[in-house]
Amino acid sequence: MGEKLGFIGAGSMAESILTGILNSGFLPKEQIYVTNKSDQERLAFLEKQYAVQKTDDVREIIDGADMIVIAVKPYDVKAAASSIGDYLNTDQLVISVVAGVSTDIISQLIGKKVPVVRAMPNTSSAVGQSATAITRGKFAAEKHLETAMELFNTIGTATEVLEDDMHTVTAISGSGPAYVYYLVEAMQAAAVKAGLDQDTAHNLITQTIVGAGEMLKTSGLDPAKLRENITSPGGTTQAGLESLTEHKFQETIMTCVERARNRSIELGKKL
Ligand SMILES: NC(=O)C1=CN([C@@H]2O[C@H](COP(=O)(O)OP(=O)(O)OC[C@H]3O[C@@H](n4cnc5c(N)ncnc54)[C@H](OP(=O)(O)O)[C@@H]3O)[C@@H](O)[C@H]2O)C=CC1
Ligand SMILES: O=C(O)[C@@H]1CCC=N1
Repeated sequence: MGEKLGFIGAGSMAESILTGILNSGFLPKEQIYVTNKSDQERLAFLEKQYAVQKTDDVREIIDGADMIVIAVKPYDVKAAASSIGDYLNTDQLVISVVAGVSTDIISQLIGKKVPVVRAMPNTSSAVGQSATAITRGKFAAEKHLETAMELFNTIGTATEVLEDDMHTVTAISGSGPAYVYYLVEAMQAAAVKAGLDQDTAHNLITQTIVGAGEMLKTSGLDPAKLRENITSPGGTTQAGLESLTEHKFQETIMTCVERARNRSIELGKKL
């Protein structure tokens, strides 16, 4: 595997990915470099917490790096990608996790025919459980895709998708954990309102989510069947689900995903 991995951008996503990489042993801390725009405190925190290498010189990130991950917000990608073009050579792999922005745009901003792979991980990379979707740009060969898959497979699962589908996966697996956390917040609030203490509620709900995830993964049953298995006629689940149906739960979630997808499309168009 590559000897050096550089991050352009040192925020939540960079931290989640580097945590996963360190925990998996994919690369040692000495071979991971991070930089950002200006927040020195943040770089000092990452250095202290993970013992990765920090620098405010982008050349130090690029020099000798096998892979460079661009992990900046979409509105910063123009400055970030343009800043590395001069120093990159065509055997260095650029991996962009920037929402909405196509590999063609990244290549144009870099201004060189370097291989670009676009990935959409999620913050569960920090615990080795990301669902990452990956696609390759026109200057990236199969081997570059494989290298990126190898990296993301160490921090969860990596699935190749068509670039056109990246907006959809961003809306489901990129943003998806946030929807689940929002559901948990609501369940917790209801439990506490009914008198349960916060810790007990948190522990029970967390294990419920983990268990349901494991059932989805291993039972071989589809979610509708799994739901039906819990729903006794005239029972508690049916009563709860009736309220969700009355409040148009399915339509709401579908609208949520559609809006997130549309925002991904808009983010790409703004550049
Ligand atoms: N958070 C998530 O769950 C996911 C995020 N993504 C994508 O990852 C990207 C990063 O998101 P996230 O980590 O949440 O964002 P954050 O705001 O947490 O971090 C952004 C980082 O980019 C840095 N930055 C900005 N401009 C530059 C520049 N010109 N050169 C170098 N570094 C720069 C910032 O530095 P400074 O602080 O100094 O300004 C900061 O360290 C986004 O495009 C997002 O769409 C993808 C999947 C999931
Ligand atoms: O909210 C965002 O824009 C990013 C992309 C996917 C998750 N977070």
